[in-house]
Amino acid sequence: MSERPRLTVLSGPSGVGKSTVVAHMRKEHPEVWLSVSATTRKPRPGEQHGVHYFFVTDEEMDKLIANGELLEWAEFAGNRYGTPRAAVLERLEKGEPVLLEIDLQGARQVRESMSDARLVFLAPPSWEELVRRLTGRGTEPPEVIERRLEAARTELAAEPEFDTTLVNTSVEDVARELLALMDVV
Ligand SMILES: Nc1nc2c(ncn2[C@@H]2O[C@H](COP(=O)(O)OP(=O)(O)O)[C@@H](O)[C@H]2O)c(=O)[nH]1
Ligand SMILES: Nc1ncnc2c1ncn2[C@@H]1O[C@H](COP(=O)(O)OP(=O)(O)O)[C@@H](O)[C@H]1O
Repeated sequence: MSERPRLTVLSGPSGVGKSTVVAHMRKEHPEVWLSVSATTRKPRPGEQHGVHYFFVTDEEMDKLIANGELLEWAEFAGNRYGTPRAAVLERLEKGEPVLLEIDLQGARQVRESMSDARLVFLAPPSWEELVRRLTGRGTEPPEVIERRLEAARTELAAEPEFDTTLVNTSVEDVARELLALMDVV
């Protein structure tokens, strides 16, 4: 067996709580390295370039894709998102635990290119609760929420493709389970 830690991919519908779980986990375990994606989406209030995302123009995204600089990329609800390849490979080489928080299409691409990746699906306790969280976050206008809920139906149906499912009832519990899967604790 190789000593290199496996890449872990966390996926799940928009609004299920991925960012919340990851932020909670990294507060206590900052050694978990989270990849910062490039996106053409506009920043939400409080989001910082280089911290939450690298916010890029359409032209910049075209270049990243054309130059093969992304490990995977996808269009999600009208914007493009991608994982910078070099940083991920560098961290894995160093033996650090690496986490990607990406959508279903991205998770599928990672499965193809890195067969030992661990794919984790974050599921909502119920459909009603997912709608409540996505709406309650208050960061998107109604038509964007609609688009994301449409995408969520497809994402939920893909759960069996993942190695593990964690149900996000309690942020603390899920963060602990994810750390255990990653062999961090
Ligand atoms: N394929 C892919 N998906 C990503 C990447 N970065 C973020 N995403 C996903 O894109 C979707 C939308 O992200 P975002 O606009 O930040 O909304 P939020 O996840 O609802 O807060 C989510 O499912 C993210 O996990 C990436 O680099 N690649
Ligand atoms: N376990 C939970 N219980 C209740 N609310 C939660 C839970 N996890 C996340 N939330 C809330 O749900 C909303 C969406 O969470 P967020 O982390 O932004 O989702 P995602 O990154 O998957 O789109 C936020 O308002 C967040 O505070």
